[in-house]
Amino acid sequence: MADRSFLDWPFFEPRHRSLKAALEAWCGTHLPVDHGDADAACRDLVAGLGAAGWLQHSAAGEGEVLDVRSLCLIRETLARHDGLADFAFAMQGLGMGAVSLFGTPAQRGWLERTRSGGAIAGFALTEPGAGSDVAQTATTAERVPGGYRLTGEKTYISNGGIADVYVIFARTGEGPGAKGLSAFLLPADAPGLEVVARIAVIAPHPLAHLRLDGVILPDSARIGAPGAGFKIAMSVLDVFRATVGAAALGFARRALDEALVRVQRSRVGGGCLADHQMVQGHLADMALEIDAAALLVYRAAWTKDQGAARVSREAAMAKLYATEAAQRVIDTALQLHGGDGVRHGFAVESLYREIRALRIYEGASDVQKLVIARNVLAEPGGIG
Ligand SMILES: CCCCCCCC(=O)SCCNC(=O)CCNC(=O)[C@H](O)C(C)(C)COP(=O)(O)OP(=O)(O)OC[C@H]1O[C@@H](n2cnc3c(N)ncnc32)[C@H](O)[C@@H]1OP(=O)(O)O
Repeated sequence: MADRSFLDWPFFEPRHRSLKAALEAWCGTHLPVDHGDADAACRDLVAGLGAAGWLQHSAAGEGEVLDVRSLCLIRETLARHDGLADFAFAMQGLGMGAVSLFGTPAQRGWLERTRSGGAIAGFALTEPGAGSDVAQTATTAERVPGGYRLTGEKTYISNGGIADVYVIFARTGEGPGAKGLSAFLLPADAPGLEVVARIAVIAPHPLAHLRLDGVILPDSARIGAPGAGFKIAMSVLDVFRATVGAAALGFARRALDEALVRVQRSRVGGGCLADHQMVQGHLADMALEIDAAALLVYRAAWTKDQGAARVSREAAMAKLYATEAAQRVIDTALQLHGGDGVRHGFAVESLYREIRALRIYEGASDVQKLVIARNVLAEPGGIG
């Protein structure tokens, strides 16, 4: 049944099928974009995604509930067409996730700007000495009359240098380790905040190293209760890790698209590559990994949409499996392209670079294993 779509799976409702069709039409006329100047491309993408209304799905507004399946469908679709479009969309959601979940009405003013494409958001969690181990966060937010003074360094910050606002995590000292962190809204033009260096990585993602030298923020900039920062960060990551899996799925589907065209066009030994059983074995493995990844991604999204308070295990499984499987799928697609697979300008070459980054961002694969194992150990009788 060639026309059987994964959108017919019981995870989805008619509105998801409509959304997917409308987004495909938008992507067909707006993507891919030129990545030559990634900063400018990212700004244009945020404006375009905002004008078309897609960013409304990146985070929930006042009185709304985030639909994680829509978020995943959008990331998957954008990633299949253009990885930078996915990055631009996703970082608006990750950046403002804490405000969406825990923000005050005044803080939500920023959220409405990022959801309309009028402002760019960044998520400032990672530090030079605190990557996987968030509890080691060293940036301090020391109490001053009416607010806080922030001092420290943040690195690999998404949209660093082009963001208008960051959500930043700093140590306020209510307790040791994870218990002593708080979250803050930090406007990019705050005195004392400096973009020390832009960081060029394997994919065209705007990232930067930030320094905070006595940045003063009012009490009203704190998101949630003092000391709640670690749990706020984890709650946001709980949702967004499943969506990283969705982006990986989009990359993997694109790799299979490219491979299918290639093996049906390439002639070898009087036939085409696709006639060879060894090639067919590769195609079968790719299709299988894609379907397995999709099941895990949309299981996590659906579970969250059913009202589950936490989907740590499901989201970690989705992110871990989908990113690792997508790497294998893309590697196979690249191999099937021969020399063209490693040549700049071919889709599989850029997919190969984009997917490598996703196995590290938002919790490296080993961190996901840790999260899964802890949840399995905490569930008496196992998970079945
Ligand atoms: C496309 C390009 C994108 C580029 C953008 C890049 C963006 C990024 O990469 S952002 C940075 C990503 N960083 C990470 O993902 C960090 C990974 N690390 C972690 O997730 C954690 O540090 C981890 C899981 C390894 C270990 O945490 P650990 O310090 O052991 O804390 P743990 O003991 O599990 O939990 C501490 C408390 O938080 C609670 N908690 C843990 N998880 C959650 C959760 N999901 N929700 C709510 N509460 C939680 C625990 O219940 C515990 O509470 P209590 O003390 O009351 O019992």
